[in-house]
Amino acid sequence: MNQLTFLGTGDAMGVPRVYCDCDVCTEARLMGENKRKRSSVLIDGGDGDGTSEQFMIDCGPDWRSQMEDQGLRMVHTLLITHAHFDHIGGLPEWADACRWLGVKGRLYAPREVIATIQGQFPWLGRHVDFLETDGGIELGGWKVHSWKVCHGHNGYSYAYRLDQGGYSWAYCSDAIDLKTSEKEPLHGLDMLVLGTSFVHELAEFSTRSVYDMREAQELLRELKLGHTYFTHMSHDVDVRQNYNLDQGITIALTGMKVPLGTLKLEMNA
Ligand SMILES: O=c1ccn([C@@H]2O[C@H](COP(=O)(O)O)[C@@H](O)[C@H]2O)c(=O)[nH]1
Repeated sequence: MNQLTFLGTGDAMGVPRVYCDCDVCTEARLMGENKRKRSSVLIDGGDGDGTSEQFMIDCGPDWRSQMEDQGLRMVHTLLITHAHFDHIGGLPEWADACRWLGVKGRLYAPREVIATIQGQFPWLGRHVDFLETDGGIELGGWKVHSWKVCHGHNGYSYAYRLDQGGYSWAYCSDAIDLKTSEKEPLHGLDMLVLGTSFVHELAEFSTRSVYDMREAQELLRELKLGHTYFTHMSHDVDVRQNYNLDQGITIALTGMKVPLGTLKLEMNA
């Protein structure tokens, strides 16, 4: 069965945040329950035999240490949600790994995200093939659909919905204030990975860019989907706390593995 591994669950700054001595950052430095690298997930067959195509969603500046955390030498295929530093900062190192191995990496993203990445890192094309997701793609047995989502003060990002064998899930790490059409692909999901930077963010709404947990729960009550994992969390979130979240919501932890698919119980004759 396919599985998803959380390689990082932090916001753009990661946790601990530089110079910060709040309780959460201090705990992250001393003990590490709240240590969060920039948000990224790995999807694979879960069988370790490499038979199904492995891919990652996003490649932030922590990519190299995230690979080492997992004991992985290489992942040849990436899906990118948007061209912000916390989601693409690891691309030069990933391309360098492709160079070392003598392979061409495959980077999938919406056309305009590819154009921005190529503008920022013009040398990547020597080691990477850029492949557009706009018309929908097939990856590792998944039917993959990308769509634009509101990222508030920071413009917009893309989310991905993946369908296989009647199981549907989506990755939407950087969104806020989704409009009706942007919510459409989220209906009827079995599982959602959703970014929630704060528990309750007090900053002026027009300056914000990602849901907080309070707003996310309102969204989830409306969507009525299976299970949700919160990711992209800043130092406002303390994983040791009980936030009394609605049933069906889990705060994702680094290294957490989630099965993707429905277990079929074998009936004895
Ligand atoms: O054009 C841009 C705009 C922003 N960034 C960086 O992205 C993150 C955004 O933080 P969120 O919490 O995900 O909203 C921030 O670090 C900006 O510096 C960028 O790289 N490019």
